[in-house]
Amino acid sequence: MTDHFTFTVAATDGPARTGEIRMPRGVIRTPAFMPVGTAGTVKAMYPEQVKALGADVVLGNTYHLMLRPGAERVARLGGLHAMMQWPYPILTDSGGFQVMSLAGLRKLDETGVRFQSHLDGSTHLLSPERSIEIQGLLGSDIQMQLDECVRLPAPESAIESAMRLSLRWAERCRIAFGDQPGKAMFGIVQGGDIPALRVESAKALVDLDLKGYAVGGLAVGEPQATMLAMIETVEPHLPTAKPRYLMGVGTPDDIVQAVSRGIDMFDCVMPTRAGRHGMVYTRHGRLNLRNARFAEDNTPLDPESTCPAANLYSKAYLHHLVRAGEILGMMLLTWNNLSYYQDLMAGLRKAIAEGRLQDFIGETREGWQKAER
Ligand SMILES: Nc1nc2c(CCNCC3CCCC3)c3[nH]c(NCCc4ccccc4)nc3cc2c(=O)[nH]1
Repeated sequence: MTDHFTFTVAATDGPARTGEIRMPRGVIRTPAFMPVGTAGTVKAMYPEQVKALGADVVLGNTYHLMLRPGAERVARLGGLHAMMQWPYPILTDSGGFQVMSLAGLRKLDETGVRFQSHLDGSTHLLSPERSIEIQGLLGSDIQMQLDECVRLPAPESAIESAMRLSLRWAERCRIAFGDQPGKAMFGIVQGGDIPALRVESAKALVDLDLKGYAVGGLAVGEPQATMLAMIETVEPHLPTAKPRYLMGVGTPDDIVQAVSRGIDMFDCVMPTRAGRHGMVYTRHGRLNLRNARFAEDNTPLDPESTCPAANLYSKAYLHHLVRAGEILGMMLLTWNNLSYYQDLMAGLRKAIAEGRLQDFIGETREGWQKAER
């Protein structure tokens, strides 16, 4: 293992790349899907299971963990890796996005975001400096800058002011982060659905010479076409030698489309959240196992899958568990969904290495048509 942070591109296929990020705690194979472990756990999964599926890195969150159990407490207990028994890389979001979607009473100004906890109403300030401090206390390997993400559609003035504030906060986060070998701080490109603002944001962040660049402010209500257009706008202005992370994305189709446009890292609550609500992702598309049509379907989700949740249990049994609200139902569907997402990423990495990405995408999208019918 290395004592620092390196990103190597092993092969490309058009704008798409496959490679690896090497860090002291492990290697992240890209394109990578990062399961979300909001409150220090990938819900309904054991860490060993998450690793066995092929996940090299999981996400934690400043907002949730600062409120409960508290950043200083996590540090006193030895950090997030020790607590959750995940010795591999952890990426933490900076918390701003969650404050704007979860917290009560919130006031955003140059200093940061003041908000009330959605748990007990206590008031907190999340500044760029405090966000980086919290991520450090958690022991995070890849830390995200604090930013302001605007939901779309939005007035250009709101998008512009959020983009510029995020740039000022990026600078403050870079100073607060300092020089931590083996760890990384990523900037987040903002600019909404306005190409000129996107380019300005990307260029300014690249000038800060950060270890990686996230594309934020997307998957916030805009059509997929808009999201893809913004990726195409930003990509040429990001260094090829550094990882690109598309935040909060997404469905399997979003992911394959974004990989083909040069994105290396993804996170999304979709596979885990959907699993808890009876939705499964398979090579044949998405199925809602609550549907009565599965009540006597004695076939497994996917006999070709290596995951027991997909190749062993019948749809009828999974349907029963979901209808009955059984805990095992959440466990098995989450297991299936994360397994499918990791298999998709492995397929993408292999296809790029073999120079057949478009063929792979074609075959994969054809397979999804079966179930939706
Ligand atoms: N800092 C920051 N974070 C963003 C996030 C959160 C990414 N996951 C964080 C994890 C850490 C813990 C929680 C999540 C986003 N998530 C989405 N879309 C999610 C869309 C979605 C919503 C519900 C279900 C599925 C998809 N867009 C995002 C944009 C930004 C952004 O600009 N800045």
